[in-house]
Amino acid sequence: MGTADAASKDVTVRLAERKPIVVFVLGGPGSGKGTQCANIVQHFGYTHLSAGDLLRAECNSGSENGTMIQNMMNEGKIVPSEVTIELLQKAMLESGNNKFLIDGFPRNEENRAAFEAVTKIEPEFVLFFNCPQEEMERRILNRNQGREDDNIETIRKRFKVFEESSLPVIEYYKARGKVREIDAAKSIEEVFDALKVIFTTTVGKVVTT
Ligand SMILES: Nc1ncnc2c1ncn2[C@@H]1O[C@H](COP(=O)(O)OP(=O)(O)O)[C@@H](O)[C@H]1O
Ligand SMILES: Nc1ccn([C@@H]2O[C@H](COP(=O)(O)OP(=O)(O)O)[C@@H](O)[C@H]2O)c(=O)n1
Ligand SMILES: [Mg+2]
Repeated sequence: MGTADAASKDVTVRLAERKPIVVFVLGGPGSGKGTQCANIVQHFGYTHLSAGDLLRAECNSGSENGTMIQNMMNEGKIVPSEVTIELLQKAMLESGNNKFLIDGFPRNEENRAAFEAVTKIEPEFVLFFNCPQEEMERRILNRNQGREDDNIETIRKRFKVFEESSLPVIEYYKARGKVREIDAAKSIEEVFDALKVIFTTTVGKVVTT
């Protein structure tokens, strides 16, 4: 085993010892995932890990993968799983917490299968922020976070990737009874009210058989 493999194994083992509780937060670009994750963190003690934010930070850190990541993000493409999973695992360990909202991941079948194979972590459940495309487009164009990929041309590419690659992941979890769907077109307050119900009734419930 090479040193890189050994290090990654070590991270995986140390993470597993913590018995992490993971909720995947999925939905199209601009559906409000990041906004609501911040709310959930405040009320329910989760650590929020946005795959997109971690990838942007990796670009800004001047890492050797930086240019590749930036080019892919500017095209709305999904970065190879090994890169994103390593960032997620590192952030999970460093947080010291064991409850995580993983936002914007898994975004395709490769993400999903690789995360499961590497970490052996099954999500508690999967939140799906369902929002019409026109509304998501409006929100992104008003987001003003200075993101290079928030331009109309890249936004359209991201919508296509969402439909072709990310929706099948949501279907995968739907078939396994794991999806909690939210009407994300509602106001920020109304969406959070719906999330509060989900988090107070589903999480940490003891299942007796
Ligand atoms: N329910 C909502 N109604 C209107 N605007 C919203 C709502 N939720 C989020 N926004 C705004 O829409 C933009 C995109 O939200 P964000 O949380 O970044 O979405 P995502 O992480 O899914 O791309 C932000 O400017 C945010 O303030
Ligand atoms: N699992 C992921 C998540 C994001 N990304 C990249 O990061 C970009 C921005 O993701 P994001 O989650 O910050 O975007 P929003 O859904 O918040 O608009 C995506 O369009 C992809 O290029 C990825 O490659 N793999
Ligand atoms: Mg986001």
